[in-house]
Parts: sequence; structure tokens; C-alpha cells
Amino acid sequence: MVGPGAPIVATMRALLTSEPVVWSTPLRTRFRGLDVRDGVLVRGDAGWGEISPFWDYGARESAVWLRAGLEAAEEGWPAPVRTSIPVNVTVPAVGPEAAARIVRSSGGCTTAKVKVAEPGQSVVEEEARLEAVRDALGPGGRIRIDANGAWDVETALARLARLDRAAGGLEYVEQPCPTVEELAAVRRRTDVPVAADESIRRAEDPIEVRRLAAADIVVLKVQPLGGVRACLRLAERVGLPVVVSSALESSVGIAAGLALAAALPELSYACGLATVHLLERDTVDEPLLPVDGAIAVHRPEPTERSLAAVRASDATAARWSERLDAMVTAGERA
Ligand SMILES: O=C(O)CCC(=O)C1=CC=C[C@@H](O)[C@@H]1C(=O)O
Ligand SMILES: [Mg+2]
Repeated sequence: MVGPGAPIVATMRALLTSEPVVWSTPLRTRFRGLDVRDGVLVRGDAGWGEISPFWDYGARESAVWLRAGLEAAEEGWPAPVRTSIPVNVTVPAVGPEAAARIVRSSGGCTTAKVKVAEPGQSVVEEEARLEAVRDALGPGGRIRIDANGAWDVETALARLARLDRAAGGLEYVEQPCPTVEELAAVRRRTDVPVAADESIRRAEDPIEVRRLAAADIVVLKVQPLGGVRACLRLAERVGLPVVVSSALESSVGIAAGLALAAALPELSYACGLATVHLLERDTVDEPLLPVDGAIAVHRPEPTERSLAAVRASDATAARWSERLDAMVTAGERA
């Protein structure tokens, strides 16, 4: 992982004195073990940037997220080559009725990404979720699943056979196993394409995925990878098709994901950027949600009113203030 460089650290200090806004909202559905999402917004000459590393990320890893927020606020993003980004609906590890409802109210998405391998759930529950999603999408829809690295190779192969059948065909499986070597082993033994997520965003060397032929597709997330430009460079080096996905940000952070998806020279898969519906409240008045299965590339501005609706408690604000300090310090040391 690369840390922020020296010039960025100076900018950071300057920005952090300009009153970051700390926001917080409950989630509508528990996701990634979370019931609440919170973070910081900073404003610079180029607009608003979001800094919202998950709480289980340490200061050094979070310093990379900080750099993405500063890029948004201070520099802005490279010119777009498209104006609209096709997106998937994200289906958390919910029961079949809720899964179908989420797909039907997704704003016209024809691709669904379904969470599997939730602790405590059985493969039978996963099959029921996938069957319900297929029914709701119809035969022309695409279904991808995300196991967040929960399986070993043999479990992955056994689950993929069953889940591929239940889904009526899988577009791909995201991060079936934790390591790059295991991803490569799964890929050699299944026809279901493999996408790398954690093996890119939490790896010491993301290019390992390419070197070991471990994936057909890479998932890129702007904040954990340090910004739109860093992701564009990585996409070029890794040389595989890209799916831009969110880190469950508010619309300010999602706008950076849209900017990346809009600037990539090629984009052949729907992106995982339709996650604002998972949040009960948003940092802008008009959230970045899909219409006809796509989100228009733009950058909504928070307003006084929208920020008042998500303003965090004093206790949460104090925790973030301490955390930002730790991130800056970790960034300076990197
Ligand atoms: O890709 C999507 O459809 C939405 C984003 C998403 O699934 C995730 C966002 C943030 C944290 C992750 O656990 C999760 C993922 O693993 O891809
Ligand atoms: Mg993932």
C-alpha cells in the first residue's frame, strides 16, 4: 500500500483546519456487519471530498482513503469519456422476499450483486436468495455473487456449482477465497469467471493478481486505493476488465466512483455504485441513485440543509477528529 506523499501531507493539514463535516446515518439493512455508516466530508477548491474508512481499518490503511478525499476536494478528477454508468443492484444477505423487493425497486438495474457466505447462513438460504433474485430480474438479467474471501478452495468449488445452478448462471464470483493463490486455484477449476476485490484493495502488491492469473476481472474502489488517478494507473498496470465499486459511501464518495468509471478507457461491466439506497439518509439532497439501471455522471453538492440532516453527534465527531489526526500522522510516516 502506498501512503500519501509529502506535498499531500501539507494540504491535509491545511484542509483539516477548515472544519471537516462529520456525518452519520443508520443503514436500512445490516451490511458488512454494519448498522451505521459515518465519515467526514472536506471541502476544497475543487469541491467536496469524502473520507470514510471503516472503523476496523487502522490509521495507516485509512491514510490512503484520506488521500482520495483530498484529491476530490483539491484537484478534482480527469475528464470523463462517458456520461452514464450502468450499475448493479447490491443485494445484502437477506431472505428471498426482501431480496426480490430490493431488485424490483432498484431503479431498473438488470445486473444484481448478491452477498453470500454470511456467517451463520446455510447454502440453502443462499440458493433461495439467488432463485428469488433470478425471478425478479428475469432470464435476461445478470447475477454476480460476492463471498468476501470466506471460502477455502474446495468449499468455493462446491458452492459455485450449486449457486450457479440456483442463479440460472453466474456472471462472476467476487473474491471467493482470501488469498491470491486460492483465487488462481479456483479459477483453474471452474467456468465461473473470478473477480478480485480484497486481493486488490487490501494487498501489498495488487499486480500479483495478474502475475498469478488469479482473476478475470478486478474490482476497484476509489477510497481504499487512494483516489481516481491512482485507480486509473492501477487499471492500466493490471490490464484486466474493471468493475468500479463503492465502499458504501454517501453520494459525495459515490461521485468519485462515478468519476473513475467515467474516465476508464473501457468499461464493459455494470459497476457496484448503486449503494446509497442502503443508507437511511444521505449527505446531499438528490442522492446518486440509478434510473433505468444507470447513474448519470455528475457531482451533487451538499447543502446546509442536507448536511444538517446527517450531522453526527458530538461524540462521533470527536472520535473522527482523533482518527483524522492519526491518519495524517500515519500518512506523514508512510
Ligand atoms: O459492489 C457492490 O455492489 C457494492 C459495494 C460492496 O459490495 C461493498 C462495499 C463496501 C465493502 C464491501 O464489504 C463490499 C464488497 O466487498 O464489495
Ligand atoms: Mg467485494
